[in-house]
Amino acid sequence: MSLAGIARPDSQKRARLAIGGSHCQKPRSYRNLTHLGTLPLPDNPTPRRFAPRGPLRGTITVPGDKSISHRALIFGALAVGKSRIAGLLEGEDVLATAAAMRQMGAKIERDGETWVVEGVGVGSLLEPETALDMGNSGTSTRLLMGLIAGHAISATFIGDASLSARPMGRVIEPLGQMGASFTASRAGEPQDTLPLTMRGANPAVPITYRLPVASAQVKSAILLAALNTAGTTTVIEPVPTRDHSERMLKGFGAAIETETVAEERHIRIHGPGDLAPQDIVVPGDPSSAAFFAVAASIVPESDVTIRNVGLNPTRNGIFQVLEAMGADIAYEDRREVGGEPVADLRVRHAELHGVEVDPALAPSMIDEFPVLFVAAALAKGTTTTSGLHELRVKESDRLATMARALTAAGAQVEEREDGLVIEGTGGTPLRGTANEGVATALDHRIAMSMAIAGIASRDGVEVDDTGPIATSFPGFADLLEGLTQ
Ligand SMILES: O=C(O)C1=C[C@@H](OP(=O)(O)O)[C@@H](O)[C@H](O)C1
Ligand SMILES: C=C(OP(=O)(O)O)C(=O)O
Repeated sequence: MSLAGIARPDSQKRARLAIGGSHCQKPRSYRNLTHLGTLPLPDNPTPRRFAPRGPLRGTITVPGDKSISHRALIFGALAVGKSRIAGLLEGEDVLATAAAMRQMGAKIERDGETWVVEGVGVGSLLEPETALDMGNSGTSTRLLMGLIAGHAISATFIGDASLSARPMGRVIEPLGQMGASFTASRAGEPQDTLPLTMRGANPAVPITYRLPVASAQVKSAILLAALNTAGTTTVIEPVPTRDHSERMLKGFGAAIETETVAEERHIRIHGPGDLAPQDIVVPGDPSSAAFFAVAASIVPESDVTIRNVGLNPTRNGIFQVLEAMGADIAYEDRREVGGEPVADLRVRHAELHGVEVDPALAPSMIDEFPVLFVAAALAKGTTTTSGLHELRVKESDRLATMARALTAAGAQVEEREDGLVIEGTGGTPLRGTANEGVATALDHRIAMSMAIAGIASRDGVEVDDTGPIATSFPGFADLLEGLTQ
């Protein structure tokens, strides 16, 4: 059964963009909301209590950027020859991408501190013999669906309970237009979730596609499909999203250009095109740095330097908002690493105050809202967020999960359909939780955010499962521990 024609992709369910601007309109429904809001604990959870601590002091380096790491592996696997990647994030999400690229013919090996990728060339991917297990990773799934859409091969995608509840219609829709076909896992039941099987187009047709939801994953999926598609494919972004694919594709030699037309970004890629192998240096992940920036801001007398933090303007919204709340952040040794702006961030404790967060900033800090909510819970006054429907379809329903978890820890939180309104304590530690762990719903960012809430609480916070943290930030708890001794 082909889903391309009959599924009700979430991109169609939303009449207009979910985030920011005059085109903003409420989505009508979230089919997966219930699942994402109520995910059960896995069989083997790793609970952990995060106790209150004194000042955080010291210098740390956070692991490589997750978005850039996925792309470095994928583009390297498409180039002819050997690419070398320094600073690759060795998190489970990125390793899922590496495993999938190996299943499709690339050689990927760790050589000391460097990862070496020997690519197969655009158009030469092998059909995977077994299902591609994407684990918890939306980025791996959606980008690789795009990649396969431009190759005449089939693949089955599977994932964990969280990923299997996330909407894939947003990529099925444009990739279907390019000629790919999708088969539901349960016959007779149109659906846009994993597990699903797809067949790439041969040949694929170029499209012009205006993103109905601000998503770098959807944009990147289309660009990947376009790499092996004759002609010009255009992606139009009404609201800019992270631009790592564009930057890196240019570096790999793809024929790609970006132009702003009537305040929209038009990204044009001319295919088919060969990629030339590259040496890539992955900067530190601002999404990971954000946990420590918030921790240092809210724990009195803290003074933490986070080295080598990526500050791409499409990613740095969290630091702008923290500064607007009164955070003390110094940007030291600004430089460029691997074509991305980078600095060392020195963050000292400061008295934060509540703000109204501009929804137009949301795409540049989409993964940082859970930890921003923690900062808001300790700030003086009210923090209001809106336009955040997308948070309901991440690894968990991040509005519902954070509202529940912060409330359990003693914060005052009002959950609205598109955001949270938080009345902060003005710096008084949160009460914390009893022994029953706060539910993290298979979501690494909830687990890390509530760990930060724990160290800034009176009684500590019990996190029900820290296992998912390894998807994006292996070593998180040790780094935190090291700063607070
Ligand atoms: O392209 C990427 O690497 C990502 C894009 C974002 O997702 P959306 O494209 O769904 O906004 C983000 O939440 C995710 O962690 C990584
Ligand atoms: C949303 C995230 O990742 P993904 O979509 O790749 O699962 C995230 O890392 O917060």
